[in-house]
Amino acid sequence: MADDLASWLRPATAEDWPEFLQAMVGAFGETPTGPYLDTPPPVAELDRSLGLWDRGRVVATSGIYSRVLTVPGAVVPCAGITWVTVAPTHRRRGVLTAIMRRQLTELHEQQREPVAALWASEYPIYGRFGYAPATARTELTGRTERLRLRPGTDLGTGRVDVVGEDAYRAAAPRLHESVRRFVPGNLARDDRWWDRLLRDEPEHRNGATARRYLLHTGDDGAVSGYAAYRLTAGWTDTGEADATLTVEEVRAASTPAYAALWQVLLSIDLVRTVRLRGASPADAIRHLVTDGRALTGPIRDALWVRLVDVDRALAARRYPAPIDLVIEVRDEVCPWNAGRWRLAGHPAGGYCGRTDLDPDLVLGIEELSAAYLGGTSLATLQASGRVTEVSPGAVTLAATAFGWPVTPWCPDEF
Ligand SMILES: CC(=O)SCCNC(=O)CCNC(=O)[C@H](O)C(C)(C)COP(=O)(O)OP(=O)(O)OC[C@H]1O[C@@H](n2cnc3c(N)ncnc32)[C@H](O)[C@@H]1OP(=O)(O)O
Repeated sequence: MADDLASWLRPATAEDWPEFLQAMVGAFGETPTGPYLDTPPPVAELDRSLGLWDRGRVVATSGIYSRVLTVPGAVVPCAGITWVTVAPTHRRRGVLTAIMRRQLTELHEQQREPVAALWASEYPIYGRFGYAPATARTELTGRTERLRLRPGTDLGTGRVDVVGEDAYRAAAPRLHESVRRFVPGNLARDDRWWDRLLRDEPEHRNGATARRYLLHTGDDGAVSGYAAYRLTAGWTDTGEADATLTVEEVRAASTPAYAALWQVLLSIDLVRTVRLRGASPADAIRHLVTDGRALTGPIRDALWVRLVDVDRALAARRYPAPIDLVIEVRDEVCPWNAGRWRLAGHPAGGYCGRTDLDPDLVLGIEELSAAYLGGTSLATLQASGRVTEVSPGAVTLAATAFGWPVTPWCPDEF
């Protein structure tokens, strides 16, 4: 194989798909199943994939989904990096490095997405390429006997109905479209992504029921909330009911609608354990219940973010407090980002451009990417020795301006 790995990478074609899929899924220790063994699924963008072939066999895979990411105060196009694998026979030869560099270089040269994002299978893989965890998630779990909504919780005057998949599919996307714009880390879902999300193959249910759906409707007749969940029946040795409710998603346009949906979810008979999967650690349900310790779970990294073009990315978001600083960025993978930038931001927008002025802050692209969605404080990163303050007070100012009132959260794994 040639030394110049990058030049051997090429997009997969539709004819390549079956072998490409086998190689990709196989590297994750799984066997492909489902309807897309021979033809790519609708969400696939093969022209944005990169593969490596050695003597006719697929030995590396990668892909990019064209997504739209909510950032503080705005939405930006985002390259969703996915399908990243290298065959065990070809590991530790720099294939991943070649893929990462080529993806980022092409995104920059084509002036496509200013931001890339991914879900990391293992923590140590992507930091060296400038990616950093920018959202967190947890699986909130609790026992129903301890889960009561706070007395006086406003449940509004709307209604909650159990509906079938068709009614849910007709109503949920519009509601999601209106709420996802306010939560940094949320991704837009077009029909292809909704179809993928709502697939419900029996072999993936692990003993649970098919997915069930709730819709909340306001007095005006408009759908103002939705929930998707499953039940897993269970009984104790002494014959007591011990079912588990697994909540996959609850979204609502108002707090009363959100509380009303949870009121119904927490009232399902025979359930003793409730799980909210992929939850934001800051989910409002934790503050809606009387016992703040009743619904807890371990927190882990979720969506990772990487600024492809520092200037375009920083100018795209908004800043809750005014900021006018010079930041010096270190970025060995994307040299076009390295150097000094003047960032001027305020609640209505931002500007970022080259400057020769002395820096107020010095930081790496990983740290800037971690802070981008407002979920990781630059002050915390400074405390970890990862941000250098040159001008006294610059970290406090930047940490405040890079924050955001809504905790970033991404429920969409890809
Ligand atoms: C967004 C997604 O798709 S996440 C999914 C990622 N894929 C998987 O988890 C599938 C299984 N794993 C794999 O296919 C491969 O091991 C990969 C893709 C993670 C790594 O591929 P490789 O071609 O071996 O990586 P490459 O040789 O370019 O390594 C780059 C550097 O990262 C390091 N590295 C690679 N993988 C890991 C890891 N899992 N943990 C720690 N370090 C790692 C390498 O040691 C190397 O560092 P070095 O240059 O200092 O030696």
